[in-house]
Amino acid sequence: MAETKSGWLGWGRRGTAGAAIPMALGFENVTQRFGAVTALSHVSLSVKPGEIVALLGQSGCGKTTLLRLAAGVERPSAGRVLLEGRDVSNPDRFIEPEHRGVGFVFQDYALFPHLSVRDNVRFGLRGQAPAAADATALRALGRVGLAELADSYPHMLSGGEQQRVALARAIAPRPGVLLMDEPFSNLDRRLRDVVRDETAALLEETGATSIIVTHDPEDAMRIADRIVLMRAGRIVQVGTGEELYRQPGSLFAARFFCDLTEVEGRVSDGAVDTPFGRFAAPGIAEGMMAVACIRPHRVRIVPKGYYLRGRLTGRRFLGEADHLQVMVDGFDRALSVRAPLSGEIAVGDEIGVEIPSDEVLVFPAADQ
Ligand SMILES: Nc1ncnc2c1ncn2[C@@H]1O[C@H](COP(=O)(O)OP(=O)(O)OP(=O)(O)O)[C@@H](O)[C@H]1O
Repeated sequence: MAETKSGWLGWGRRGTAGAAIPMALGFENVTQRFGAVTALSHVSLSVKPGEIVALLGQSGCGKTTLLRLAAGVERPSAGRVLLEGRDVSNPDRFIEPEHRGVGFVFQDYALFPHLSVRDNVRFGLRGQAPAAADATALRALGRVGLAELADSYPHMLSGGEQQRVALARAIAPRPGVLLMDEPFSNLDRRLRDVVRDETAALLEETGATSIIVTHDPEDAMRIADRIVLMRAGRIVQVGTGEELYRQPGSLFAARFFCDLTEVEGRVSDGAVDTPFGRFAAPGIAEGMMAVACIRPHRVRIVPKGYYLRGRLTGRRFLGEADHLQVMVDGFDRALSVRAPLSGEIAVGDEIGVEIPSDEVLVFPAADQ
């Protein structure tokens, strides 16, 4: 996906996006069914004015449906959607999308192909006098660094530029709530980091309450104040990126944020025995099976003779650290490790492996 003349670093000057009056957004016990499919089940969530929240989860878990309910393009089967505390989803007093003060960036950007970039952005400003709408559109385009492409058409733009036009169109009317559906998923990796950081700056500048749908934990951690982790139509955990990463509430949440080596064992005297050691299993009943989860970057490679006996069976250079495969006595699969490796150790060598016990997460095996 090549970038064209405006370049991928060409966003406009920070601080020039118009500020919005952020709105509080709430979902109260929302359920959404499509025929036999229950896309959302009893979802409740409050988003504070100006907060940036990421809806994170695998494909089909209901993220887009929640976004569409907030926008008003979908009506809930049960429960309420609240804007500034006011029920906007009641069938008798339903507020249509165009009257909600909500901006939407669609996954495929949904630009109108027959309209110029300028007219795409002006589309959301139909209430303004033509000269004022034009000035507002150009200012929004300037903020995303695309004023010079105002008279181009969407097919003439790269993917990254189209994303910026979609963003300019969404912020131009200064919405109190901004909803973005997988805004970075169509961008290549090189472009993605810049766009993500610029978008984060832009969201903060507008002050709008923002919800971003993503399946990428890194997107969520980099951009959001709070992450809402979803699974099969339900919210499984809400917290900051650090909280979800450090204290995942379930095996599902832990797996979502990290590649783990998992090892099962039975709980006795409050701990689980594994080939890697004995780890505390708080809250898991005696005799139950538990899963101990070892994170790759928490394992330390030490000289042979210290801690666990292991053998290095694979090594891939990744830049700052190596990705290592280590066989540990008593365990039939390779332990996945991310660590810098000293030049003296080679594949095939015997090594020592240290796994700090307070870094190991333990969950009930039934929790999968
Ligand atoms: N209009 C619809 N009619 C029928 N089923 C639907 C409709 N919209 C969504 N669904 C179903 O509801 C479930 C949740 O879909 P949704 O698009 O909200 O998930 P998602 O988490 O956003 O997934 P993705 O990341 O793939 O977009 C899925 O099983 C989907 O097939």
